[in-house]
Amino acid sequence: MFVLGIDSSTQSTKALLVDTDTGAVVDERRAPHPDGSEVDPRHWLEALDATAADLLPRAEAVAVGGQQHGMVALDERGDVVRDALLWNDTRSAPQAEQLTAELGGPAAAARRIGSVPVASFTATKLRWMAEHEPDNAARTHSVLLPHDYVTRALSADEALFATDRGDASGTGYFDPQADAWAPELAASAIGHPIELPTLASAPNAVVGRTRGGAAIAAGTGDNMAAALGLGLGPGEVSLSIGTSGVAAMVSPVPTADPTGLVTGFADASGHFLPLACTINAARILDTTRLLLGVDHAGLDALALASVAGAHGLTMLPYLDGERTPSRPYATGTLAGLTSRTSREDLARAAVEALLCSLADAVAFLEAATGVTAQRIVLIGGGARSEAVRLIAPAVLGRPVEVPPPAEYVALGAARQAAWALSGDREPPAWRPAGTRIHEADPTPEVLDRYRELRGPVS
Ligand SMILES: Nc1ncnc2c1ncn2[C@@H]1O[C@H](COP(=O)(O)OP(=O)(O)O)[C@@H](O)[C@H]1O
Ligand SMILES: O=C(CO)[C@@H](O)[C@H](O)COP(=O)(O)O
Repeated sequence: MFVLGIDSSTQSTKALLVDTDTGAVVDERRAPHPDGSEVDPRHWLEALDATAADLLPRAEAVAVGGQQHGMVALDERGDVVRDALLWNDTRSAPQAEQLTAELGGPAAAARRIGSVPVASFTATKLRWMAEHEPDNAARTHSVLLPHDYVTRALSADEALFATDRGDASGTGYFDPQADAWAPELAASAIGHPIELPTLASAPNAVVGRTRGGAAIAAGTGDNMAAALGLGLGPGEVSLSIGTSGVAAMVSPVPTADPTGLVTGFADASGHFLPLACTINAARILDTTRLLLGVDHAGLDALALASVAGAHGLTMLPYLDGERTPSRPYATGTLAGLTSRTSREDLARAAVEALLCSLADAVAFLEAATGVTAQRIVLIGGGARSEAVRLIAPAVLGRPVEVPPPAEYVALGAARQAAWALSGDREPPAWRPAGTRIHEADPTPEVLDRYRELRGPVS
């Protein structure tokens, strides 16, 4: 028996057909999304069709993991009102500050919605639309998250409006402690009441059926799906290098970090998923390799040919603004350039900058939860980089586990689908086989120099 797991993330859709008994991937497809932080969500449905159309008929159940936070505004007929504003669109930074003030300040906001609002959150995008596009705001009848919108397209029932607590917890109008929407916060963000999707009654609920009769599970945010795909337990941390860089820890208790560095999300298993998320991650490497005119393997070779610390070259990689720490208007910085700086040093500085920003994310997560990471598991497109895998334990100053390259978000979605199909108390016990533990001598001076350049975080 097979289930289909779909990852509709920032850069692409990936679909995995998975054997429910073993968790083995028996078939897979991938299709790209357009670039940018503002996207017509119908492109995601084209990518869904390209990846899932011939796999879905072979599946007994399906679930979608999706990029978190994106605002998909729909009118009364269920049609898209405007392009979706994505999690990495920083235009609503002033509105994030307004909403934080309206909630009574950072500490009160964290208590109410688990997090201090940042520009990524859906609520801030609703407020931006109300201020800048009042006609679009007035036409908005309901708001879905990207994974809800893709899930609706899989359903035989066009009126399927369903989501889960994990993705809902990133909107800015959900109370993770009460496990319930805070519809008054959504209404106050956009200026009138809006319809919100129905929350799944349980992590393994069936929320609908496809036209072929397969069960549809609730789906979730991509980071929640990754935690499920990795089978993370309490205190274990996934470090994901996708478009975003994310350090996320499964926690049995909710968090409320008043510094705003760590967001107090819910997970897809009934626990919580505090996380620290950067806007700049795999693209630090993409930008640098394009500047150097090399491919991924070429960048790795250059970086590994330099030395720890890149002969004094330090990059602050806040290329497109940054979310953690909050620097929405920042650009990148290169410090320590000399006439002797080489291509190898630039490649090394880029890899170290990515890893230092992730080391910051892990440190923020540990400070907010009061829990030292039990394991750190490296995933996402950037984990395919040999230089990243080899240098990560040196910069982080501890061993890093690297499971075999795979689409762990889509795998987590498949695991949720299999769980919904079984109706069991626990999800199926799939475990990634062949995980390698990478170790290296710590290079604390690299992180120290990075932090000096970065300055205080609040
Ligand atoms: N071998 C590699 N080395 C470094 N980066 C890579 C490698 N392979 C893929 N990537 C990068 O991974 C990113 C895509 O990762 P992914 O986790 O799929 O992102 P997302 O989930 O945000 O769409 C792209 O920026 C791509 O360039
Ligand atoms: O905003 C967040 C987490 O809060 C991002 O992690 C998005 O969920 C996008 O993820 P990727 O496409 O980078 O995986």
